[in-house]
Amino acid sequence: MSSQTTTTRDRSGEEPILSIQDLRTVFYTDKEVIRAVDGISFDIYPGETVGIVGESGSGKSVTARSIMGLVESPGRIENGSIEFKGENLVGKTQKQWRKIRGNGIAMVFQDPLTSLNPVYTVGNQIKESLRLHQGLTGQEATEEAIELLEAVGIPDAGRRIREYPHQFSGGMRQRAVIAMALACDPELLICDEPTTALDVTIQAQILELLNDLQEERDLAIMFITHDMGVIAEIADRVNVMYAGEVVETASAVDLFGTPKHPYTEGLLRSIPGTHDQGERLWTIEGDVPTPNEQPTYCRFAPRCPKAFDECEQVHPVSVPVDENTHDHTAACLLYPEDRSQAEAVAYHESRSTGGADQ
Ligand SMILES: Nc1ncnc2c1ncn2[C@@H]1O[C@H](COP(=O)(O)OP(=O)(O)OP(=O)(O)O)[C@@H](O)[C@H]1O
Ligand code: NI
Repeated sequence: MSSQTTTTRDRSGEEPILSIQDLRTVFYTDKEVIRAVDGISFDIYPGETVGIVGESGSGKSVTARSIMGLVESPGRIENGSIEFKGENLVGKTQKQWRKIRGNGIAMVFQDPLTSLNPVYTVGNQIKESLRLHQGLTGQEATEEAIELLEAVGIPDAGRRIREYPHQFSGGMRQRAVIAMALACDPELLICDEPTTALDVTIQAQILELLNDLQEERDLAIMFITHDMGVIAEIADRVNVMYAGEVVETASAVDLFGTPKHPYTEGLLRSIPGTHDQGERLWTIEGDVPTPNEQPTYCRFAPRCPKAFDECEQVHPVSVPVDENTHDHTAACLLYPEDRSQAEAVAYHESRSTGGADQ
């Protein structure tokens, strides 16, 4: 998970465990149409942590729910594919999707209490998960539940499996939820702001736990957060989302070292602790717009310090940041940066109108 070690992992010949292509998830509310996820593509490889970062409302959770088959009415997946181990999940029935949730992909939410039932002991909930997903019962299940609680760093696990969620602290509850997720022996763990509600020390402990579990189990992790500091701690690669789109993709090292999209630059300048004392924390003026139409312009342009006329007229698509780079892309008319601005704009124009179903 540490950026230094895993970005050098050779992925040639390796297949992604999850591959998302041109995914669009739309909500049809009485008032408006919300293209919450609007044509995103990215891959996750076995054993790596991919961060999804962006401000509130940028479509991070809808991306996660789309992968989990948990998009609820009035929303639906309208376009694109989500391949898990080579199998497209889009179009699966609820029953099929439930099987995948049990056997390959598990999710941890921000609030552990949404995943825990207050009337059952923590042990019984983990045992139920073990019964459903691994067919374990009785003494075998109890032993495995204790092992899982130990694996997530809950001390005195043999006693604590008999306790109820309210007897656990916030951090311990989140550990218990992670243990429940592990009970289905997932290959991909999706974490949606799992540490946001916790204080900083506990947050660091949970991130470390995820790191350890990943190394032991070669887990792939998709980690959602609005916090660039957390991304720096945990991600090997990063997708930056803005108004339903992925606007930059890079290794964590490149994203922090040479951010390219003006939005990413803005997010990085808003990390606490990276500034001289007394300097005011920088924020990006304005709000994320609701993506409610097919864009023929850049959705970030109204807030972008680098915007020029064409940003209002051409929809930027993801392109390599320069001709020699393949694993760093930005959806911004300034790129590829080794082309003239007019050439770059023409390149985006041809790709965004020539593409498939927009
Ligand atoms: N059930 C729903 N019905 C209607 N609109 C929805 C629904 N769920 C999400 N949306 C809309 O989709 C967009 C993206 O929401 P999403 O929850 O994915 O944002 P997010 O990036 O996870 O933000 P946050 O950081 O606040 O969790 C928002 O405009 C939101 O209002
Ligand atoms: Ni969210």
